[in-house]
Amino acid sequence: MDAKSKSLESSLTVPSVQELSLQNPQKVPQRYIRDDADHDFCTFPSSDPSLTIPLIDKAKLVNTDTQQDELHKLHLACKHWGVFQMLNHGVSSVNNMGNEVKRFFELPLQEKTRWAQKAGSLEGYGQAFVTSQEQKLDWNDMIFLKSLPIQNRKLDLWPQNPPEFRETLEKYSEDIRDEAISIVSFITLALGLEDTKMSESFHEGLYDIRMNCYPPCPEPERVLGIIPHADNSAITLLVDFGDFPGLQFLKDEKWVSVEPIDGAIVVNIGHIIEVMTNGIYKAPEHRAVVNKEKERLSIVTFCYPSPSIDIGPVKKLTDEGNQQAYKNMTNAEYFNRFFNRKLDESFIDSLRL
Ligand SMILES: O=C(O)CCC(=O)C(=O)O
Ligand SMILES: [Fe+2]
Repeated sequence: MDAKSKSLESSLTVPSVQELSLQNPQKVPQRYIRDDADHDFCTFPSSDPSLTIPLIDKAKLVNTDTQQDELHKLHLACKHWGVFQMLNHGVSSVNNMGNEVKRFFELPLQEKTRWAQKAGSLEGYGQAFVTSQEQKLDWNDMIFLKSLPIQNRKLDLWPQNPPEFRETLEKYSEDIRDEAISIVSFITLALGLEDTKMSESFHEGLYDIRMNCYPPCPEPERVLGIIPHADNSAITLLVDFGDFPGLQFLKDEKWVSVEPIDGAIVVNIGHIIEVMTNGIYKAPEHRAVVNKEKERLSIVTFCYPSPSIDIGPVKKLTDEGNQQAYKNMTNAEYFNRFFNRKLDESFIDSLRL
């Protein structure tokens, strides 16, 4: 991997994995093979109750009779896992969005590349964080779009085929923003903070959407759909359209699969909430694995607070004798650090004091 510091705000063009998969090769090209020494493909059965991603019920969070118990569960989920599946959420456009993304990835390659990434930007149809020809590649194709605020949209990269795609994405972005605001306000309550500025800042927040397609792979145990990473968001809301476990989170050095639940959203903590909570909640490492026969789609929204707020530990959490563990940064500094980070060094470590 190229360790030189360079801007990661753009990515080299790489072949479409869907096309590769359609050619039905017996073997995967060397560029996708991960034989890293530290690479452990071992997964653990999620039938073990202590190794199941926690479930949080939104209906219980909004009901005053059950709220306290559910907030406590939420606190434990965020503290010990950094991820949970939210049941009974309010995002009504999930299935419509899923159908549009499915239709988009079913289009011929030539049609999809009408919305291909352009030099110097991560947005559009393509791949992220590929900075050298030697770098190993993930077994996935994606389209990445900034969806909110509206003035950040680059509509020339928003697919017009399938015809309902844009309109559905507009509705989905708004639904997801409302859900994110509500989740952050419950997270602040779970932390024992009065729900003030933290969740308010998500009204004017940034919402970037990455739609992933993980095609079937002839040698699934030798590749990764997405390499282990933690998200740079505040929170990430992921909808899984696969019918097999593809997403995995690292918990006590073991990879734990997320069982897809129809009607649930996977919510994980990102680096911004880790910094704001002074490390009480941590951004978990996660990755995606792929399947020999089946394709999997996911829609991932990275939610960020308003760019006008600084990023640093919430004062109340460092007042009570807890030492401040992370730097205070402006929003611009945070992103500048992220896009100029070294790919072989821990980003979150660089934010520690
Ligand atoms: O699609 C998935 O299961 C994981 C995607 C992910 O972690 C990401 O896009 O950051
Ligand atoms: Fe992620």
